Amino acid sequence: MSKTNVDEKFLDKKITRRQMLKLTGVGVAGLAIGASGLGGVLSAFGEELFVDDDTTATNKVNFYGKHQSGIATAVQTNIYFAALNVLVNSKQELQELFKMWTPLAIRMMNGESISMEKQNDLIPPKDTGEAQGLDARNLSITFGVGLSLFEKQELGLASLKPAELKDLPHFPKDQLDEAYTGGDICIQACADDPQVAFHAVRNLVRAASGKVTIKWSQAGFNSFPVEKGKKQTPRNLFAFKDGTENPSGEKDMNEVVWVQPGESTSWMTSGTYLVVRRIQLHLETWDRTSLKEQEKTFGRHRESGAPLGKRNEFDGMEIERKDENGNYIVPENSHVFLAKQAKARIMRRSYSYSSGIIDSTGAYDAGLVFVSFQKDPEQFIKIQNALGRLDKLNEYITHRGSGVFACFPGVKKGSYIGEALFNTL
Ligand SMILES: C=CC1=C(C)c2cc3[nH]c(cc4nc(cc5[nH]c(cc1n2)c(C)c5CCC(=O)O)C(CCC(=O)O)=C4C)c(C)c3C=C
Ligand SMILES: [Fe+2]
Repeated sequence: MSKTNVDEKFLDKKITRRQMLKLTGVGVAGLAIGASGLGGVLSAFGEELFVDDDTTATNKVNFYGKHQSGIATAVQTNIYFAALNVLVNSKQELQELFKMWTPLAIRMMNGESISMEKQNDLIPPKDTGEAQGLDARNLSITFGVGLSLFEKQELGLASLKPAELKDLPHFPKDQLDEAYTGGDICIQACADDPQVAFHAVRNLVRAASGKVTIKWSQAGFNSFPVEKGKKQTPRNLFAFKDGTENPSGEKDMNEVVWVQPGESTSWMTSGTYLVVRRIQLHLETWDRTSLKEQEKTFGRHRESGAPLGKRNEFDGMEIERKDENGNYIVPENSHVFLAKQAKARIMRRSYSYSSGIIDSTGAYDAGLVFVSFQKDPEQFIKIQNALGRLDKLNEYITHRGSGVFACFPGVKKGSYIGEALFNTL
């Protein structure tokens, strides 16, 4: 295309004043710039126009930063998690895919449409449109890559596979369904609105038509009671507060979640590993269980979320506490007692799900989209092994789906998702 045509195409676009300022990177005075000047800016960026975080947007999570969004980000009310198959045949095409996704993700996280182009009514709209009129709703989008991506010979990525990225071992009570397991790429979209989260994945996948397909996906939700204006820990579908004991603050996050220089392959520095488990909760069995048994299952009180024998949610667990008969107050087979025995930490960021009824049993297909972040999946494995066959919670749950993904570090302005990986090639 000739430069003149590029200029014409550009001038044809409906472009807001705010977007123009971002594109040109100039102040109001710079708006006097002529058409050819704008064309220069445009051709400098080609199709990948630089899109910045819009600091004026409401309910906005930043895209750019040391770490990806959706990990340390305050937990939102909704998730749409998708595991994708990759269809491209070369690492260059894969790199192009992540480059193409970058401005789209930023625009959606700004609460904007994925396209700035004026709608031509003879072709389908670029953006599917269902998030129109909603703001960013604290949308975060987290990208990760699975083991199977590194095993695709045609992509030539084998030498870049981090040693930590392995299939999880089979755990005693697993009943994994291939239909909810694995994936070459994961996209975790979280937002304070179900439609905004869904829209994000739908538009990323649609823009990559012919390059990816969805292997499996799961929507989830959290509800936050508010007390004295402060959001409280959400309850899972067993009605217990879930997410009380989690790392918080930079020191904890560096110790537990963020890969530090030299700890994994270099492109993973400031990244993390995501473990997802689709865990069915047997609500029917749980609802026939006494409150006392329920509380002994977790080792916490249902109403307050406090450790057994204590009053407040954030009181210390002190699992070694014994009663006058010398018995542990927090039972040795309780979920929390065993999780603590592992002497490993993870950051949990889970959501409930409800997906109709299981045909064969008539039971609810409902449970937990368990998501954890850790600098090494081994941390998750240690805890799951400690829970093992002993966890009293096993009577009420079944693990049905699973995935492990290496989540890239954050993106620097002017760069793109996954650049660290492709730069290592
Ligand atoms: C392997 C890791 C874990 C899996 C899988 C898991 C499943 C699971 N958990 C709940 C509900 C609760 N878990 C709670 C605490 C808790 N769980 C894990 C790990 C896994 N849970 C850890 C590391 C902890 C924290 C332990 C501690 O140090 O205190 C709690 C208590 C409240 C809280 O801290 O969040 C609940 C409730 C369900 C329903 C579930 C599977 C469906
Ligand atoms: Fe747990």
